[in-house]
Amino acid sequence: MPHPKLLRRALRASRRALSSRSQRNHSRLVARLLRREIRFRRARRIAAYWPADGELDPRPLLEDAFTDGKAVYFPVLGKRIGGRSRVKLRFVRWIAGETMRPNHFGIPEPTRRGRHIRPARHLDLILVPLVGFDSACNRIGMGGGYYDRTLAFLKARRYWRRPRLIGLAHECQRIERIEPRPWDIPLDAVVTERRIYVGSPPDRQIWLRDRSHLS
Ligand SMILES: Nc1nc2c(c(=O)[nH]1)N(C=O)[C@@H](CNc1ccc(C(=O)N[C@@H](CCC(=O)O)C(=O)O)cc1)CN2
Ligand SMILES: Nc1ncnc2c1ncn2[C@@H]1O[C@H](COP(=O)(O)OP(=O)(O)OP(=O)(O)O)[C@@H](O)[C@H]1O
Repeated sequence: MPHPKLLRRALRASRRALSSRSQRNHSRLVARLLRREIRFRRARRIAAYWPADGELDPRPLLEDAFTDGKAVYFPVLGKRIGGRSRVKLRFVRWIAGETMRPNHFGIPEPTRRGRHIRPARHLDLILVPLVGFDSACNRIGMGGGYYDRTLAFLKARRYWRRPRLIGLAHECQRIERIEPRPWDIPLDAVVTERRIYVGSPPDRQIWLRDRSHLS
């Protein structure tokens, strides 16, 4: 595998190179695939992200979420220590149309705090942005380790109730194999414009109900 920095750069360039028409199509197709899934339909609290740098746009899916009365959250970075944020993400409730403010990386964040903030473990579903993935649902992110640190609690033990982690991506972000590092948190599924990839064995049944034609 090439050096991680070069790999990230190439994958980021490939998602940025998609036309805005493909971008729109892909996010509509992803929404169409995921909205039928029980893991999405049952979820009451969903975290998404504000798309940047060619990332798959989760907003068509969020329209479904609002229609269904789900609560939608966006990640916010914690306070910076020594110039670099080394802390975990927290999730702030978002109301459509609400003012956003760019964070340290220029990505818009909701501005409300206080009782609108929730830790990751209170969420039912987390839509995770990614730079690269493989068919086993291993993930490469932007390299800050934010999602890995935020979700590290999932490694400590098995939870009966825990947030399900769904990566959203373009098919061009898939690579043959990602060797997971010890701190990497595997995703439960990755959804692209083409199909749903299912990761962890405990969840296979629920995702693969009637899609045997795909695997
Ligand atoms: N849309 C979106 N929101 C997100 C993430 C994400 O991947 N996508 N994150 C997922 O973790 C967190 C932010 N993490 C990020 C980590 C690095 C860079 C980034 O652009 N890094 C620059 C160098 C930045 C600098 O130091 O000034 C780069 O790599 O070019 C952006 C976001 C939380 N919010
Ligand atoms: N649970 C953890 N505890 C301590 N450090 C961690 C943990 N998870 C990740 N890190 C640190 O974060 C750094 C970046 O991790 P990695 O390259 O996996 O980021 P990423 O998953 O690609 O990015 P992101 O999650 O922000 O999109 C690593 O060098 C690692 O030291």
